[in-house]
Amino acid sequence: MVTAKVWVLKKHFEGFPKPSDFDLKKIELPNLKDGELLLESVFLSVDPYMRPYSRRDMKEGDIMIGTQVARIVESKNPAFTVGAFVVARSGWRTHFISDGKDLQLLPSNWPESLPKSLALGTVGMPGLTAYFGLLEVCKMKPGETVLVNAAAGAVGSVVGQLAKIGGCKVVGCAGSGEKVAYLKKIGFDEAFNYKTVTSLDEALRKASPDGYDCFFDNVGGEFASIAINHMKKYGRIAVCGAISQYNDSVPQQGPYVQVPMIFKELQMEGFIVTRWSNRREEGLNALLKWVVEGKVKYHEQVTEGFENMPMAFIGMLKGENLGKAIVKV
Ligand SMILES: NC(=O)C1=CN([C@@H]2O[C@H](COP(=O)(O)OP(=O)(O)OC[C@H]3O[C@@H](n4cnc5c(N)ncnc54)[C@H](OP(=O)(O)O)[C@@H]3O)[C@@H](O)[C@H]2O)C=CC1
Ligand SMILES: CCCCC/C=C\CC(=O)/C=C/C=C/C=C/[C@@H](O)CCCC(=O)O
Repeated sequence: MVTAKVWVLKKHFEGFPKPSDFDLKKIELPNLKDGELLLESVFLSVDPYMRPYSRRDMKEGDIMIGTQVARIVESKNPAFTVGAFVVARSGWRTHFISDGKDLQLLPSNWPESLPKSLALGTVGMPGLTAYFGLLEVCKMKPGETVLVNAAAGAVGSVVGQLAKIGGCKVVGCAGSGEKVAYLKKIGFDEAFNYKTVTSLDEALRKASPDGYDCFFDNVGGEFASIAINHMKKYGRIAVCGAISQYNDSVPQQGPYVQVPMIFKELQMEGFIVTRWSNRREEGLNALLKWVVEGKVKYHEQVTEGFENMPMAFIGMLKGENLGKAIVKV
């Protein structure tokens, strides 16, 4: 019998999650039945969506939702061999049993030298979010100017680099000097620390006096309300996330955006990356190619130890990560 460790949601979050909202439990796993396989998590992802989704999808006592890169340690399923690596959506667990239907093998051309954890970030769901959000929602064109916030994160850092590959001018913002330096290092044309600028309005104008054709919004809230006034006519806004609101006990009431929407004839579209699940391979192959060619750089914020998952999650929500936040078991 294998003993799995799991993190459960002990108490629904009120404001920022606290370590006391989680409980670490042990589960004895049964022996495998025909067609099943036993897997051990190697890397686990902590993502912003877990905060709002926990309230929507979970009840207290449930195992925290999430994805992992896992290794097959025992198999009674001929489609999966021991030692293979997969991406799974089995939540915050060290070990789990699967019938194989919910597993996605890492691309067969995954280079040995490339960290498999990238399957949770740049060459995974966040990377796909950047890829499809830019191509299908922003519909960026060469020569345009793209704005992205939370730009040093898992999604934002890929947005900026893909926009550069697409021939755009790219402006990004993040919450520390270290992150701003990273943005410039990976090719952003302009980058600023939204926490230290005296005026966000001025910073946006200085970074691109002519305004922005595309705004890839990861943050929402006040930033979005100010940024919308800097959009060019016929600009496009991809509403990817609203992380400035996820931990609010009382929803913010942002100022109205109808006036700039009308006068600038803007398009604003929310999206969830699973919309393009049927094009997942296309996106992953493109992202993997750009990473291997060195055109897309990556950075991972690695927290060691399964017991540190809550702190990694809370740290990411507080902006302590540069690049994709992951936990190495
Ligand atoms: N629509 C979709 O399908 C998907 C949407 N998303 C969304 O994309 C966004 C980024 O996700 P992801 O790249 O995984 O996360 P990141 O790796 O960017 O980590 C979150 C970052 O958000 C920033 N942040 C946190 N709180 C605030 C705040 N109050 N105001 C401004 N910035 C804040 C912090 O960076 P900083 O230093 O810049 O403050 C923090 O590091 C999230 O909103 C997420 O929900 C992600 C995946 C799929
Ligand atoms: C205050 C309300 C916020 C609404 C928007 C919330 C989150 C946006 C976001 O981050 C969406 C992320 C979607 C990620 C999808 C991941 C899938 O690969 C797996 C998700 C978990 C599951 O469905 O099993």
